[in-house]
Amino acid sequence: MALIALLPGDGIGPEVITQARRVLDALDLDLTYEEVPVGGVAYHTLGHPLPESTLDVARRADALLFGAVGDPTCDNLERSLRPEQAILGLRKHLGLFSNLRPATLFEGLEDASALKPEVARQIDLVIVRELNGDVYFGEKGRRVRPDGAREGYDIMSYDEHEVRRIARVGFETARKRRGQLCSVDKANVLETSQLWRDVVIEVAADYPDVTLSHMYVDNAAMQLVRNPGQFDVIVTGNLFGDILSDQASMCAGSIGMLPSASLDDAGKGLYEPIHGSAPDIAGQGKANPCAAILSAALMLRHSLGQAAAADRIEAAVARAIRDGARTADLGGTMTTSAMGDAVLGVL
Ligand SMILES: NC(=O)C1=CN([C@@H]2O[C@H](COP(=O)(O)OP(=O)(O)OC[C@H]3O[C@@H](n4cnc5c(N)ncnc54)[C@H](O)[C@@H]3O)[C@@H](O)[C@H]2O)C=CC1
Ligand SMILES: CC(C)CC(=O)C(=O)O
Ligand SMILES: [Mg+2]
Repeated sequence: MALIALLPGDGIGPEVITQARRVLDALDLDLTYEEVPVGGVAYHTLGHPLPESTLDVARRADALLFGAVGDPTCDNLERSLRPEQAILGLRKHLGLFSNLRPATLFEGLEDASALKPEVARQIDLVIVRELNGDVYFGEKGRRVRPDGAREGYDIMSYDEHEVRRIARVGFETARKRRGQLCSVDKANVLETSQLWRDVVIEVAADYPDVTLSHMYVDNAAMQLVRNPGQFDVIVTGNLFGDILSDQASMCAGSIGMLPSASLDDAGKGLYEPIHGSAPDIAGQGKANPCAAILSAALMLRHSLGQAAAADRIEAAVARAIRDGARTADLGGTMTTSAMGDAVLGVL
């Protein structure tokens, strides 16, 4: 029996994870759950956003299903205690270096997309985002310069091993899809990106069946909106992948539709919607739970060997959407639990 660590977190996290859990329960799989606090709620109850007791369960679990962290009442805390550090800490402690963020347009969501319908229909891509390095994990701090000016700094760095292992995930992902990998960087100005590009080109020698291209991140942001159909798999660093995936979500209709899988090199994974805790709508029943439900499907497929059950969940979400189920972000009036009901109704 597989053990799932359930980490609902803050804001809309618990609201969307409740719906994902209802869907998992409906499938009658051999799963057991341990729910543990993380983020602001863990800080308020246990004094730390990522308590050792939560990490213990995370380490023991076969997979983690995560909601979101971020609590505005914690905004004035020192950096190491801020709820957001919890998700960064989990990714680092568990070695979850590769983040898969698939973006497709579900039939019927053309109206919700920020793109023209005929352009929106073309979006079918995966962003492979490096998750353990880059500017998020480099040396950072504040100092006062001799001239008295305050300065903040975050060091951006990647070593060749980090780039090589995520490049391999990018190539492997492309190989299983349409065979096209676009590496996104800023090699015209960043030393980090120049190394990134060199290493990606070296790795390409092992994947003659995959077509590799390179694109600067500013152009990639523009091309995602102009012509998303040109992308199959994008491999990129932590910061660029974070930003581009939020943008891709609006091409696909809403940030409430995009799931993600954060994987180590042995099949363990943390699964979470790409969105945050959305304090502006928390507690109002407005959150779209589809990204969390689809994240549960990714968990079944990638960590638990339950591809058929994953397919069923994805098909149920697609059918519910096709039949008109819509939360507010998709232009509808359904509550979070009504959207969960719609998916369960199909199942
Ligand atoms: N993995 C994580 O836990 C993440 C945490 N955060 C944290 O979340 C907090 C809020 O960050 P924001 O920048 O506002 O990003 P956010 O993703 O929480 O929200 C951005 C906008 O999208 C909307 N939105 C997000 N998810 C939605 C859903 N499922 N259904 C409908 N609408 C949805 C929100 O209402 C908001 O208007 C911050 O503390 C941030 O650091 C942000 C991103 C990821
Ligand atoms: C706390 C943030 C780094 C999380 C985030 O925005 C993300 O992973 O998408
Ligand atoms: Mg993000």
